[in-house]
Amino acid sequence: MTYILAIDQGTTSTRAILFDGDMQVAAVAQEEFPQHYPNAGWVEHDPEDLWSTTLSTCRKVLSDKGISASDIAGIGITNQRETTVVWDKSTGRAIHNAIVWQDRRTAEICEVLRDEGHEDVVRDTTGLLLDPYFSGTKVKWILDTVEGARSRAKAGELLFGTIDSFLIWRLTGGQAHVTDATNAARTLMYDIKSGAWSNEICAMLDVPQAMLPEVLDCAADFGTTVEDHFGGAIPILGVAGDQQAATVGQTCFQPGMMKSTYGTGCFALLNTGDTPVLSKNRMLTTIAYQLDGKPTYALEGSIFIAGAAVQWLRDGLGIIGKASESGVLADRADPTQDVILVPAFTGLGAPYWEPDCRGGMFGLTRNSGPAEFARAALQSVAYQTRDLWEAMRADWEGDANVTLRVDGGMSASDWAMQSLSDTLGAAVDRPVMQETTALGAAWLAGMKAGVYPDQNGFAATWALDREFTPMLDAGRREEAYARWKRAVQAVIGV
Ligand SMILES: Nc1ncnc2c1ncn2[C@@H]1O[C@H](COP(=O)(O)OP(=O)(O)O)[C@@H](O)[C@H]1O
Ligand SMILES: O=P(O)(O)OC[C@H](O)CO
Repeated sequence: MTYILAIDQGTTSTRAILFDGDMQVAAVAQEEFPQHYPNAGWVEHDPEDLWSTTLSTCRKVLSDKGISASDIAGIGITNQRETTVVWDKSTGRAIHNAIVWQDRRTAEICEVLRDEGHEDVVRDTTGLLLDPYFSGTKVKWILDTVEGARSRAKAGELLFGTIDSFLIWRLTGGQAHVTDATNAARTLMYDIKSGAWSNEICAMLDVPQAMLPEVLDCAADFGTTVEDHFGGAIPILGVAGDQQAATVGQTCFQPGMMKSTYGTGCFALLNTGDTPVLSKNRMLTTIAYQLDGKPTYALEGSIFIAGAAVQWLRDGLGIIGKASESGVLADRADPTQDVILVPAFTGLGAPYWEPDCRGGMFGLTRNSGPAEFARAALQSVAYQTRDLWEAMRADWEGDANVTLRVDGGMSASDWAMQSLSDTLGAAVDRPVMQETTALGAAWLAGMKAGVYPDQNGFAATWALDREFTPMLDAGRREEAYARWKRAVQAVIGV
């Protein structure tokens, strides 16, 4: 039996998922690692934790399954995006902790660049906004802050990478300094139309191009692991940022197809084909995947709080014991109350991009209690998705497929998915395969290795677990959504 090993290096944990020759999950290992919050709004990871959990989870699935490196046809890597590492080329050691995508320390740098009038060139070149979310200003901060770093970077002694790039450097024993087009597209330094690092933006950020990785397709030869790591050499053949890997895993290969992943946050991607669509509604333009040198573009909407609202019910309010109880509790809510939660716990992402506003609860009565709070939390995820849905459909002039494919931990909630369909007024499809992100990375590697089907063959394997269809009449749906919009305006105004 031939296997493909997928590495999913996420924000809170690292997972290794072994897929068999039929693209079924054969073994999984997962390890969490510490989050570091050295200042308000700062989030860091120790790169050594990311590396050690990658090694140990991969070794664990191999030993659990009793297989060796020679049984693995290829490795596919998918990763938390935008998170930034700068390391010393000669030692392989990072010169600063990884600055995580959630980290807001570069807000001021972004503001200065905006004031200097750089926003338009950034949008036109990278498809992104001048927001601390992306890697560019994080690299700049490290080069500005760590003594001597900029001149060492110019001399080619320091390297920059997103997490995929850092892991590949380590896995290949420093042989390969590479990334893929989807990760490059999140750095704020990559020209998504010409497929090259942007001279203008690198100069704007004062980031020497000598430190940037080579950008490859998502299915490519990224290098080979040194024998010591897994007792034999394994080729790395697939790489994609985690939201793009989920888009691939959901086989959203046709323009107009859309997926939404509900983890801690929610990230929706709409395939726009071979044309990058510049949003008029504050969505991001990004690369969904790149195969055979041809990028396929997407519009992306990023919401920072989705499953995290359920975590708040559990850990903040203590009204549920585990996430799966949220739907049961929401079902008991008084249907005559219209309690609305705007979960702007860390500001609002797309389409509002309001980093400084905070959450609010509206419509409380003396009878409002845990059930109404649970319902409001789950509905808030549906309303936020509707915001993205509206914005993307307004931007996208092609035929938008009216079905949304969902995945991620929170998509397990039937209550939340029904509410989503009611709020969108559209069908919501949940696949049988829960591991869409890892599958996306595995398919890229397996297809490159010649052991998995081609794009069409892979798309044909997508199987429906359950389709949710709207059960709410249009009048009530629109009334409820209008209330949500007013509530959002209220929190922005406070
Ligand atoms: N049955 C459920 N109902 C509602 N929310 C859920 C359910 N199961 C998991 N979640 C939420 O999904 C999130 C975990 O999803 P996951 O895809 O593992 O996220 P991440 O990769 O961001 O850690 C948690 O925030 C949790 O609250
Ligand atoms: O690690 P996740 O699943 O929270 O995903 C993080 C995203 O890639 C951030 O853009």
